[in-house]
Amino acid sequence: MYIESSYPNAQEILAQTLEQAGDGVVIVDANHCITLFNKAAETLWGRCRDEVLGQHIGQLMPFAPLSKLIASDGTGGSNPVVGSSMEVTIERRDGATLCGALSVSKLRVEGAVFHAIFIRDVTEEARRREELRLLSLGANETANAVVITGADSRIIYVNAGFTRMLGYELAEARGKIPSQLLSGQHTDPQVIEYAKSHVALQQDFHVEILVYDKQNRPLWISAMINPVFNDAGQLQNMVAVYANITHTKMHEVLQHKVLNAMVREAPLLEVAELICREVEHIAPDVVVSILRVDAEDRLRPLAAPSLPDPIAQAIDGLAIGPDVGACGSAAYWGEQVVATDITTDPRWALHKHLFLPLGLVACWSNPIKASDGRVLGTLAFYYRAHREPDAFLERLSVVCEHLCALALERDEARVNIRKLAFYDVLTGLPNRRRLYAKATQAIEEVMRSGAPLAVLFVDLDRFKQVNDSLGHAVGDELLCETALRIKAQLRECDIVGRLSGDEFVIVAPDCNSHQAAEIAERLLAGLSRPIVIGGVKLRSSASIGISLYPDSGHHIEQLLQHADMAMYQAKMAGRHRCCFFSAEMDRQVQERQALELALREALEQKQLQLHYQPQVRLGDSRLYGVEALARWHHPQLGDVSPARFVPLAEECGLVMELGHWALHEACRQLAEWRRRGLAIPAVSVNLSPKNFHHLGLPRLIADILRQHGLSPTDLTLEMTESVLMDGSPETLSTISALHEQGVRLSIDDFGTGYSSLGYLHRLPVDELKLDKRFVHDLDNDEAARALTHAIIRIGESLHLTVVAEGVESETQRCFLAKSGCQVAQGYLFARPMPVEALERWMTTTLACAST
Ligand SMILES: Nc1nc2c(ncn2[C@@H]2O[C@H](COP(=O)(O)O[C@H]3[C@@H](O)[C@H](n4cnc5c(=O)[nH]c(N)nc54)O[C@@H]3COP(=O)(O)O)[C@@H](O)[C@H]2O)c(=O)[nH]1
Repeated sequence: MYIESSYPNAQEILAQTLEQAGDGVVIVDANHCITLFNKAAETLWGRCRDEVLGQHIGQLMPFAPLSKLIASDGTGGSNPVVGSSMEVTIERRDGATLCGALSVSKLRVEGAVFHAIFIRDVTEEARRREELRLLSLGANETANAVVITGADSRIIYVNAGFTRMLGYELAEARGKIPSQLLSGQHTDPQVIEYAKSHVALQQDFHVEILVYDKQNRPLWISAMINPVFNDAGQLQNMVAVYANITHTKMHEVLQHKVLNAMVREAPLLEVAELICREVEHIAPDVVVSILRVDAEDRLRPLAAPSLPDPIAQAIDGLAIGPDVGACGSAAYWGEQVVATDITTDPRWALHKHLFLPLGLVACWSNPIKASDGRVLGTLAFYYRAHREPDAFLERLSVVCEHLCALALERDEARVNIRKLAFYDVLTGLPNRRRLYAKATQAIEEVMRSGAPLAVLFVDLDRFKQVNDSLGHAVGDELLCETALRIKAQLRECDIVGRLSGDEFVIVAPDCNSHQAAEIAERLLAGLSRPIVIGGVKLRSSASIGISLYPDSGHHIEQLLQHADMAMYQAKMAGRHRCCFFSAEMDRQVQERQALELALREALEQKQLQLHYQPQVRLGDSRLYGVEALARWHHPQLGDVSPARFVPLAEECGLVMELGHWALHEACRQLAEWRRRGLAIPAVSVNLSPKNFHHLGLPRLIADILRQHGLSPTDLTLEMTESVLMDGSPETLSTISALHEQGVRLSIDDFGTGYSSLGYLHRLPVDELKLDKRFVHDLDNDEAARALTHAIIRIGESLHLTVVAEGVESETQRCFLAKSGCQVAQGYLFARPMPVEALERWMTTTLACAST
């Protein structure tokens, strides 16, 4: 601006001009003190000029580097602009801040230097600029792709996210239609059609679609498309935001679907097929197969929904190996195997003919590994192009491998749990639960068809002895071998299971009594063949009980119970045989059960009694002792013979109680007689073999004798030969302890059992009881006489007292006496009697005999 200096009001014109200027003007002197502060400056800072004139400029703009700017300029000519426009923050008096665009000019007036500061309020402009910057950040720095198309659907803008996601720069994309630019081989045309229809309707919409980037790599995007209309309501633009959901698809969708299937207990094959189908959906150029590696390292197809069945059939059972296709090799090496061209790959020599006709030319297979590193199977991707795995498919494969591993391990665990729940761990045979289920099914089938069915209950003979004497490991091996031998004799349709211990059950459908007997014969023969275990040759045998559907029962519980009864019968009949269930057997069992109950009550309620039978010295007719014999009179059943209830007590576990009761009662009675002056030298008590297994027996007897003030020699324990023969360490130790205590031991029924003379020599026996059958036959059987004679001689030589049982006649008594037998008992002298009768006998008969 130029003002004629001669013009008288030039100063005034200048001052008013500055005062009315739209921008703030502040002039500072050489000391940077404010000398002019125009109206606009007052408005800008919210301060009046009186406040600021003469003040240092720094007070107005504490944050602006203004002083430096002014000071740095020492040279400028007339009115040079020393600071180009810069933006500064203006702090208003009321605390608000504004943004000002500032420029500084240097002035020289009459030799003095001034600076004029021009400042304009650009707050709104700065705000808009910042908004734009942030908008641009939002558009370009997001991972999402933003595409804006015009009303003609052609791209007019793409953000940097689009370039990053899909590879195309704005220049490349501009003018193109997005669906054309991004579609590829497996883009779903239906989704494109759906999108187009919405564009035509000018509606917003959302799609998930497989597209291809500039490198032709597939990726899944989720596209949200919104129309933008102008003020006249006409479509101006479509704004689309694409999110890359490839990984979400893989991780969330795939995992979600597969895990969901597992949660609802879908079978393994279903889960495997789901994985294949989902992968083929996510990556449509891939054909997927999943194989499992079985316990014998053989490939077993699980799923390959896009491959024809003959391929699965050809692969099924192939042993894994270093050159067995991609899968066999991947399973063998435990590593990824890539075959980019199966035509030439040597590993494919034997199998390429299956794949090439389908256009599948490349394959890569990855091992599916368990958490402990075992190879459980393989996951193979097949392609129609010679290609290597890319990052996308690598990632997809990893996700699937984990899912497959989870499914396979889960299935493995399920199989194991099932095995534990339904199979016997030792033999691998179905357990009771499984056997019942399968048998019930089989019975239902024969019920429909009207066919017969047999249930065979197999129990090994003397298995306990094997276990006790040779140890449980040998026992276990015997059971496993038994299971194998039983299976070897059966048909495919027969069901065999192990109930417990040495009990096996066979359910044979369509099997009549004749066929069942044949099976039993084969089993008896098979199971009696010697077995060598740990160098020891074992001879085992079994007893078999058979029940038949429908005659012996209509459901498995009943059939089993009856087969069990028949088996028991087979045992009773001498073992190593089979026995059919019969109604009579059932009756006996019912009766036996009732008797067992009654015996328990009798023992509890002290309903048993002891009768005593005298034993007489043949030399001088003096009393040698009395034998205590149990008697049971039941209110309803009447007298029950010990020959019946003693074995029953043995079978049902009451024999300990019976033995202890007899010992207590006999000793109590002997003590009582002694107190009353009846000279009874000793009492004999019968004990069962099981009583001698009890290591506490010597202690118990010592206590009883002490309790009644008796000495050990007052008591004789009668045992059968089987006690001595069982050879168990417990029995031998009990017998030795009793002998050391001084209790006398007698062998009952001598001559009828094993009659091994060896044990007589070794064991501390005091007495032999010549069995009454020999005595009975003395009158008319030379052999009986000879044997009796021999037994008496054995007794003599070993210094054992021989007591002849069952002496009923004078002839027998004479023969025995002449033969040197010391003691006799039998009806000739007296029957077993209740206490009072014995006492009478003592005072009458015995007294007569001694006189
Ligand atoms: N473990 C236990 N076993 C016992 C007990 N009480 C008895 N028994 C055993 O039961 C079997 C049968 O006994 P029982 O019916 O009492 O028969 C005995 C005698 O009555 C009978 N006997 C005696 N003299 C004669 C005779 O001259 N002729 C003849 N026909 N029978 C006679 O013999 C049986 C005695 O046998 P034994 O014991 O072998 O000496 C029997 O095996 C008893 O042992 C008990 O408490 N516990």
